[in-house]
Amino acid sequence: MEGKGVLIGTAVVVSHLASAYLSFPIYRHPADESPQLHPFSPTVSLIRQRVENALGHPVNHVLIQHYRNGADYISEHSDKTIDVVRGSKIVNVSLGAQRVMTLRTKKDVQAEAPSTQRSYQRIPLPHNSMFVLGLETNAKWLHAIRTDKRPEKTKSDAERFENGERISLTFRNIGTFLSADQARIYGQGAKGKTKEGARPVVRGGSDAEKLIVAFGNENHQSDFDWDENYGEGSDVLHFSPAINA
Ligand SMILES: O=C(O)CCC(=O)C(=O)O
Ligand SMILES: [Fe+2]
Repeated sequence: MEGKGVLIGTAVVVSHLASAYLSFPIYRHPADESPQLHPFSPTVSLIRQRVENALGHPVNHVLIQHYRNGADYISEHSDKTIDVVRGSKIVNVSLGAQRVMTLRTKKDVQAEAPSTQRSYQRIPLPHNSMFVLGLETNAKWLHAIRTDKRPEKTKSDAERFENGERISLTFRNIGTFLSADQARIYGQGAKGKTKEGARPVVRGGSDAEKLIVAFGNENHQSDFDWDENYGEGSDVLHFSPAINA
């Protein structure tokens, strides 16, 4: 699917708050497969605490991504917010080599007023930094970590740090949950909004196609209407590769 976030990298780890495994948060976005969930490690828990202090709200989910060198990237996208608690913030913690987060306003601003240029920003992400993405910014802007193919000798010390390897930890406050056996789903992004109202998860089919369309809308529409696209909820957990191709 065009416009989805694609990360070309080695390791992807997802951690969550292990509240006795009664249920756990899930973050749905267009991907061929959802990585397995693990409880927060002690180190990630420490980082999570710092993130929560900075944000003033909890985060219960982290996606950890490894960029081996400047060739690894994540393509331009808006984060998919069906499962992100409305009004919360998303945080990218950066460790290792400095890379640049690029932000660009969505294309539709130009369609409405062809003379307007799309705005563009470059934000360096140094080692040990936190990048806070508010949901209003996420609605108006796409973000990416582009490849950096400059010769090594032209890079700064910060960019060459840790041999060019970078680890990002993307923390989110997730409002959609799976039952411990992963058979049922409930919460903000599901059809059943309460634990008691949890319903069986759905694989593929027309509901998956509908969700993929909504994800596409979120990448393309500056005035993305959350209620219209996501309000009803979706119980889709896996997108079949055929739909996601
Ligand atoms: O690696 C990063 O800091 C960005 C990751 C990102 O945008 C995402 O996972 O949605
Ligand atoms: Fe993102």
